[in-house]
Amino acid sequence: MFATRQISSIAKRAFSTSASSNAAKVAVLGAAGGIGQPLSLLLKQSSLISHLSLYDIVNTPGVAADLSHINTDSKVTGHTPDNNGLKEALTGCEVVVIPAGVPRKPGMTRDDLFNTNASIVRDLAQACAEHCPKAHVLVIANPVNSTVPIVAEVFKKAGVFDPKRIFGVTTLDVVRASRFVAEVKKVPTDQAKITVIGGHSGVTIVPLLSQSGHSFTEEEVKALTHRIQFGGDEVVKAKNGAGSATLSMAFAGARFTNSLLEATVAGKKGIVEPTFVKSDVFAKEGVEYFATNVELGPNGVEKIHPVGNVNEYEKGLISAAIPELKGNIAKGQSFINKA
Ligand SMILES: NC(=O)C1=CN([C@@H]2O[C@H](COP(=O)(O)OP(=O)(O)OC[C@H]3O[C@@H](n4cnc5c(N)ncnc54)[C@H](O)[C@@H]3O)[C@@H](O)[C@H]2O)C=CC1
Ligand SMILES: O=C([O-])CC(=O)C(=O)O
Repeated sequence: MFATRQISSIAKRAFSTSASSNAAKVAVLGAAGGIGQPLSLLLKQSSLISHLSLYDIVNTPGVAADLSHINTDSKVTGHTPDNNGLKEALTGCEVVVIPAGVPRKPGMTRDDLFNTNASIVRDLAQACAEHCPKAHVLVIANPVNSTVPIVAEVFKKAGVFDPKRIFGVTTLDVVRASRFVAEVKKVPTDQAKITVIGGHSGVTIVPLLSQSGHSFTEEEVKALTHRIQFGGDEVVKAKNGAGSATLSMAFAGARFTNSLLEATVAGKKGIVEPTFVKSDVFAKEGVEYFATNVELGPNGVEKIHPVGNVNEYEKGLISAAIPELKGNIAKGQSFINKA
């Protein structure tokens, strides 16, 4: 009797962690970090994930053991560089999310992170190109305006580049914009849907408040625009040396990952998220990557939405963003292509 019960409970556990055909293996690289842990917690709740594969240079066995007790159906594994851990973490992945890298301290720009994070992202991208070349790669590590071109150049060198599958995660900018506008207009956040285009740092973050359906005074536009562009600095300052946004970023990263899984794994149509991707929108101005709203489909980027109508103030914001973006993108590209 005892033996039977024991066998059936083992069978149930095995069943509860088995892969479902319409669920994917998803890896989080940097999974033990400030973003990685809460992001992994949120992803553990997704029924579209069969296997959550957590990689970091430290501490993932503990994070994975902890998350694996949550009674959702995905399997959770933890990997470190030991025993070919990165290869094991990535093999079979359909989606790889990369929050690995150092965060800002007060007084730093995102570009100041380049020296440390560029090589971290390059090495992880190389491993993705080798072990899961068809995966959708979601780059959170800053500076996003440079790290996305880094991943793309690594994939090009490996001969596996697909521009539809490499994404810079800019979701936090629209999450913040929605919250800040809702506060000013005193409306629920679902009535504050704000388009944000450009890139993910300071003046390259361009909110299009004129498209929101709300009216603003000139002072409100200026204050909101500044707050959306420099929202990250608010958190860096408040954390006072202990890092940058982690919890709101985990929320935003999970939102983007879930949207992508709905489009790719569940085959839902019409899913639109803002994201920094290879784009023709400002190609004439020499900008190769740009964030706009993007419809997601089974193969990643399905359709890049145009910028739409913008007013004179927003045209000025776009003009200020373009040279900075071009510089950030070129810096990432030449990091990989330098002799
Ligand atoms: N795209 C966005 O909107 C946002 C991006 N970020 C960026 O995300 C990155 C991570 O931020 P936090 O989680 O707060 O930092 P953190 O320092 O708390 O965590 C980073 C993790 O990366 C790991 N790591 C370092 N090198 C690694 C490697 N080679 N392979 C695997 N893992 C490695 C570390 O061990 C650590 O656990 C930063 O670059 C930050 O600027 C942060 C907020 C928003
Ligand atoms: O500000 C930072 O360094 C982190 C980040 O990208 C954000 O919070 O938007």
